[in-house]
Amino acid sequence: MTWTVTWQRRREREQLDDVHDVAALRPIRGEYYIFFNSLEGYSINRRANPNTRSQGLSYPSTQHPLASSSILMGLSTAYSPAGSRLVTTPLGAGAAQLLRPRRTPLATVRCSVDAAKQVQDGAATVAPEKPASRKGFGVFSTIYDLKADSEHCKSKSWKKLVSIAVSGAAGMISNHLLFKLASGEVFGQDQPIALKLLGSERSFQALEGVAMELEDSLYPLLREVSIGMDPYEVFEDVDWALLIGAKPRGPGMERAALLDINGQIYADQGKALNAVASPNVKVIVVGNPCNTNALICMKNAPNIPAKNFHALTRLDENRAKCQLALKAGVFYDKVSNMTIWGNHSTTQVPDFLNAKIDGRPAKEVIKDTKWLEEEFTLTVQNRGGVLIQKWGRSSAASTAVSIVDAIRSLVTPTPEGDWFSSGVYTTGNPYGIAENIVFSMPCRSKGDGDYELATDVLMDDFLWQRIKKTEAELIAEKKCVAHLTGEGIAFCDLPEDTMLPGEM
Ligand SMILES: NC(=O)C1=CN([C@@H]2O[C@H](COP(=O)(O)OP(=O)(O)OC[C@H]3O[C@@H](n4cnc5c(N)ncnc54)[C@H](OP(=O)(O)O)[C@@H]3O)[C@@H](O)[C@H]2O)C=CC1
Ligand SMILES: O=C([O-])CC(=O)C(=O)O
Repeated sequence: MTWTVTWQRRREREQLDDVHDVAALRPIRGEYYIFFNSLEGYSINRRANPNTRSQGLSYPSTQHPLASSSILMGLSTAYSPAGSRLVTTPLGAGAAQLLRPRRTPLATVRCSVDAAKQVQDGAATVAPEKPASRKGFGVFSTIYDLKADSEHCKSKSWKKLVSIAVSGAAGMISNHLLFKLASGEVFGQDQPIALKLLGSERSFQALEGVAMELEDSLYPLLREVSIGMDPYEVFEDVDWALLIGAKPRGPGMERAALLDINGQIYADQGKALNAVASPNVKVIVVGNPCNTNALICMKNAPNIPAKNFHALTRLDENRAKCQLALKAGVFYDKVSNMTIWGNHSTTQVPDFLNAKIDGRPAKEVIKDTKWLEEEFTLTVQNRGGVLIQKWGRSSAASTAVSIVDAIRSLVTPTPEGDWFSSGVYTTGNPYGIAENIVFSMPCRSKGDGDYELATDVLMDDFLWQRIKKTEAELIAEKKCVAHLTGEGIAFCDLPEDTMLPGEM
């Protein structure tokens, strides 16, 4: 038997072949669900449709989310056999949450202002006889009585759950970041979150340890934790993707090789985001070389707005603010309008022309131009490397703090007149920087997750020459990964072996 299924949320059609034993087509709270008893050996073909995400995606029957013995799906329309209409369902508000294939272990502990929209009774109790793989963790995958919970708990005032994927989740940066996310200091004290942690064979056990620590921290806002190794599962419906995992550059490894290895990771993750993430997912790429990784990820996710991709240069901004504050003898929060231009590498340009200290141009407050042009610039460019020499590993805690800052800059309005730095797509930029690369520039946000580039910036020869140098490096990096961005055959001719901040 062949079924063609239209998913309401993305208007996708999936043709399910060899579906056996449809147990029931049942209405639950005004929506229809198909229950399958057995799907062994089935396959899925997506129709060739330019608007369909993840064309050509195929799942081995053991990996596909539907490959369990009892399945619950929300439909807008189902046809059987292909083409002949079986049933059309009017789907009410809030249906979107229930429209994807539901894997019970992931979708259990939810508590928010509207408990009626959460998974409860009928839906959640349809447990697979043989769960595919364990994704939810510990108490986070236990079903409990949400009705009873909502009567007493403070969750009544909470906002709708925000779902956040983190890759490299068992790594050093994540070890700081995850706890900040869970504590509410990033998205707010009324914002429940789900954490979806992406690991690998290498790290899976460590990831379980991370989940145990999250569990033991009793964070009330942390409503779900799931762990997985497949980005197509972990990224499903996520609102934010914090992409930290990347292979570190080893001794003797060429930068081109690093670009290729990590680029491949980000190409795969871009495809997965394109296929299954929330269509307006915000993506922050941290894994190095982060600008070019972000470009690769973006190019592999054509259905997600290019503006949604960021390469983390906030750590560089924070480092630059620290240096200016120390030199001027003021507290850090007196430094504003700090731009990092370009690549997160030793060619990055910390901009002292536009920076302000206590509302005044930094050059007026720090009259030592030689210090600004040489020592300040070099200190910021090489800060990561010096830290590695002293600490024995790259910045982790301060990087996590800067990821928090980067997210908060997008979800809260930028203070009047100020801006923040982020590596974003250059196409359409007002400065004359080459198009079609990811380049750190000054941004402002209304607090809606989006940003605009600042236009009230000064430019002089010193600044422009340095911008051109970091731009040339990024253009060369892009040529090196053309095979991963769909822009032809890669040609690697990096002008010089410039370094990541940590590679001195
Ligand atoms: N943009 C910025 O400002 C900064 C960026 N960074 C970068 O962030 C990244 C993560 O740093 P950190 O958390 O300290 O690193 P860790 O080494 O602690 O963790 C990195 C994670 O990357 C994952 N990974 C993915 N692919 C590979 C691979 N092929 N080989 C090895 N590990 C892999 C591993 O997780 P798993 O096995 O689960 O995939 C690992 O846990 C690095 O690329 C680093 O250079 C660091 C500081 C600042
Ligand atoms: O090079 C590294 O891995 C560390 C890094 O990016 C930084 O400290 O800015």
